[in-house]
This record gives sequence, C-alpha cells and structure tokens, in this order.
Amino acid sequence: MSLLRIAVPNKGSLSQSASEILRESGYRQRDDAKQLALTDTENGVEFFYLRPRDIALYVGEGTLDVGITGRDLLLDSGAKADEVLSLGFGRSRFRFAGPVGRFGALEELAGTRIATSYVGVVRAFLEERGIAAEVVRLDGAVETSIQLGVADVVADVVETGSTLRAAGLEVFGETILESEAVLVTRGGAVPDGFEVFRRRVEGVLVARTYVMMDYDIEQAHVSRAVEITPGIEGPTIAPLHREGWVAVRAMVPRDGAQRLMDELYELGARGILLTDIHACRL
Ligand SMILES: Nc1ncnc2c1ncn2[C@@H]1O[C@H](COP(=O)(O)OP(=O)(O)OP(=O)(O)O)[C@@H](O)[C@H]1O
Ligand SMILES: O=P(O)(O)OC[C@H]1O[C@H](OP(=O)(O)OP(=O)(O)O)[C@H](O)[C@@H]1O
Ligand SMILES: [Mg+2]
Repeated sequence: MSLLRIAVPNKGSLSQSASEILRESGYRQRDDAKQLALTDTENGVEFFYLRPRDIALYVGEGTLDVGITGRDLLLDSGAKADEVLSLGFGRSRFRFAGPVGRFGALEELAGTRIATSYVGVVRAFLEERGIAAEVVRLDGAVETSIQLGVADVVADVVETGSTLRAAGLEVFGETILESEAVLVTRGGAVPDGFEVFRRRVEGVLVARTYVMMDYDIEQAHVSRAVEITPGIEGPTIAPLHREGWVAVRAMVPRDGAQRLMDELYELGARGILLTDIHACRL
C-alpha cells in the first residue's frame, strides 16, 4: 500500500504545535529540526517538513496528500486545496493597522500604500470592496515598514497585539479574516489512509476539549446527576459496593468542568474525580 504523504510546517508559529498533535496521534515525528522528511512505515505515512506558506501549493498540485498550514496562508496561496479540519492552534486575526489615531474607517485606505506578506488576501479584500490602494509585498517584520516610509498602512497577523503596540500602531476597520491551523487536502478523491489519519487527529482534538468525570452518588439522585453530566452517548452507571449508591462515569467538556463538580457535590455526589483523556474515537 502506498504511504499517505503529509506536509508539516518546518518552522514558525505552527511548527511545534503541528508536530505535537501528530505525536499525540501516534505518529513518529522528527527530533532534529533540520530533518526534511520522515517515513513512518508502521503507520503508513510519510512526513515532509516544508515552509507553511508553500504547503497549500504542494497539496493543491496533488504532490502531497494532506497538509497542515494556516487558513490565512491557504487563502493567500490561491491553491486548489480545501480546508477539511480546523486544529485549534495558531489562532490569529488578520487586520489592517496604522499609526495610532491616524485611520478610522476602511474607506480611508483608498490611495494608501499597504505593506503585507499576504498580497493575495489583501488584494482580494480590496477588490471586493472596490477600494483602490497600492499593495507593497514584504516578507516579514511588516510593522516596521511605516516608520521606514515604505508604506502608510500594514495588513498583518495579530495575536496579542504587542508587536503592533511596540511599533506605535493600532488596528482599524473590520477583521479581514480569523485564522488558525487547518488540515488541507486536494478535495475530490480521498487518498488511501486519509480517513484513519483524520480520525486519529480528531480524536486528539476531542480529547483536548473533554475530560473524564467519575463520581459516586445515591441512586435517588442519579436522574438529576445525569442531567448535569449526560456524557456523549449516555453516562456509564455501575453498581457500587454500598447499598443504594452507584458510580457514574461520563465525558464532560473541559471548560466548565469545575462548575459541574460543584453542582454534583451540592447534589450529594462524592469521590468526584477529573482525569485527562489523551485520545479517543467517538
Ligand atoms: N504570533 C502569532 N500567533 C499565532 N499565529 C501566528 C503568529 N504569527 C504567525 N502566525 C500564524 O502562523 C502562520 C505563519 O506561518 P509563518 O511560517 O509565517 O510563521 P511565523 O510565525 O510568521 O514564522 P516566521 O516569521 O519565523 O517565518 C500563519 O497561519 C499565521 O496566522
Ligand atoms: O500580535 P502579536 O502577538 O505581537 O503577534 C503578531 C506578530 O507575530 C508574527 O510575527 P513573526 O514573529 O512571525 O515575525 P514576522 O513578521 O517576521 O513574520 C506576525 O507577523 C506579527 O508580526
Ligand atoms: Mg512571521
């Protein structure tokens, strides 16, 4: 059987988290940041470590089957690749920014010079709104371009906003797009082994957002307790070696799990335990 060929970011913000999720999904990953490729025959996959900006192109061309990249990079590339799963890391917003107090509305972009590394995204946005402006392509450190007189406005990735602040800039106008790391494929025919790969990664994503909750409770309160922790298919209820008591086990969303524990305690549940889940298939 042929190996599933997967592109993984070799550097930058997405690289470490991408390798982490693959490792948690049971795949081998490189331990030397200079390694260019890695074959994991046991799991039927081959990894290629590439620049995240190039990944959608390889997948769109059909040279590689699957890729991990940023949604912003996928859109910017114009490649014929489709987003099939969002991965929950590398979250950012793509925004216009200018010197503090200088710009208000998007219309003020008309006639300006806009520096960006995402020329495709910016041109498409301007065109859609009928705004005529000059787009200046830079590789990075875009925020400095205004101070250096190359541009009036920047369009760039913003996460915490600290880079913008340090450059004396502030965002204006609406968010151009919300990005995060995504899994991309070419669409059309599904390559051999892709469904297994996707299920594994999804299993890790779900496991990250859920925790396992166990508790003991009096039979009389079970129906109320089960409303608090309905589980996925329904909680497991097992007899307890104590007259009139049962043990309940259910997956619950990680967010708000402490609140559920409080409610259960109030209801009379005891021995309430929370444990991490590392992977799952639902
Ligand atoms: N500070 C950040 N926080 C979250 N995501 C980010 C951040 N910077 C870039 N990204 C995301 O990472 C991807 C960009 O990949 P890129 O290789 O350019 O990473 P980078 O972090 O900018 O690395 P470098 O500039 O060192 O090449 C995009 O999807 C972008 O949205
Ligand atoms: O809002 P913040 O948390 O400050 O993060 C956003 C900054 O992070 C990235 O820069 P990076 O370090 O990748 O440098 P680059 O601009 O050269 O790509 C991005 O291009 C922004 O400049
Ligand atoms: Mg960067």
